[in-house]
Amino acid sequence: MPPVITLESPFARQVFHKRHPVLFQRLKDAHPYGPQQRKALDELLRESQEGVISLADDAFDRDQWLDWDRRHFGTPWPKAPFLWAESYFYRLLLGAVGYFETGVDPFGPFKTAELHSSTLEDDYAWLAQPLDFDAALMASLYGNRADLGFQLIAGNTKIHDELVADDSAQVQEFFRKPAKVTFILDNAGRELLSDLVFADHLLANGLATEITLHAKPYPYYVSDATMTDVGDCMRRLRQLPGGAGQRLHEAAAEGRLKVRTHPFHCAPLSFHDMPDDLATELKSQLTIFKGDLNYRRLVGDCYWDEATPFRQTVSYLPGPAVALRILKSEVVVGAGNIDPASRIAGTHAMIQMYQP
Ligand SMILES: O=P(O)(O)OC[C@@]1(O)O[C@H](CO)[C@@H](O)[C@@H]1O
Repeated sequence: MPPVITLESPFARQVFHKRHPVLFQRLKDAHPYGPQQRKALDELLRESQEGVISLADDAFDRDQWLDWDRRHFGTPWPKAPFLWAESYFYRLLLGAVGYFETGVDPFGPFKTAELHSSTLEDDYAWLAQPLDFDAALMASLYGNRADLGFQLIAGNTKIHDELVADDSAQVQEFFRKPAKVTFILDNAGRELLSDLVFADHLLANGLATEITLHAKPYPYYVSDATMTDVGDCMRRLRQLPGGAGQRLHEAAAEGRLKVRTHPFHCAPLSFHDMPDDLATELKSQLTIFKGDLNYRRLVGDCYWDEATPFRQTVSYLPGPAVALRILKSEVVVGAGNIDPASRIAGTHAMIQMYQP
């Protein structure tokens, strides 16, 4: 594997030094946090910018994190791998605001606001029209355009999207034979609504025999979908035109649509380290990896040469896979030359497919 991206990378540094302070201010504005939670957030921000990574003796999940440790406890944060450190940061954030005692999703207010935004109905008016495969696939891809974390820096910049890798024809070809499909979900809100639309297209047209949605076990990376978010989005979709929400509700009742989670989805590791039970589950089906973070975990959060073939980076996977991703971080494989600014701007997209 090429050298791993660390917090010394300018982009990762920007995430920790610019995005996180904005996020923490938003959290303090959105919740009635007391002095203890505010102090814990301030300490976490300071520590994650210049301190040393530590694991509390009394952390309830200490054993889990020791298992996921790759000798990073004791490392100065700025020297740690970006993926590992960022994942642990979100675990610490939840601890700081008391999530593990209260169960209150700190990002809940932002997710709710997005799902009930005044423009949402208009933005999804196209659901009233019948969709072809390509439109449903593109909806799922472009749903990843603006996750809430990304918006903290990108604002409402007009985005010009461009596919830098396009295996969509291969994906469509794959569905000539009905398949079981797993979505490794990314963001709640608009992205999840669009993923559900794609899932409905696959089920309603007999392209998928069964779909499993994998959500995160706890709130993560600001807007990542939890089991609760899947329920909320399914209910919201039933209020939108086109009938996808109702059809999916029925598919769930019949066991053709399943929703589940796995602790590994919040692990600070790439999918190379996925546990056997998850690998076995993904073996006999097509797995769709949504979004930028899942892409980093899929190919490895490393300084790959962008010309490296996608299949070379994911040949460890137990079954066929598709990555649907808007580029929001430095990692790219299987594409032409992409300048550093375009890698993080959210202006380029990719559809990549792997078949063993
Ligand atoms: O996975 P997503 O929602 O598409 O993007 C997640 C993201 O916004 O967060 C990370 C940095 O915090 C980057 O991987 C990426 O920019």
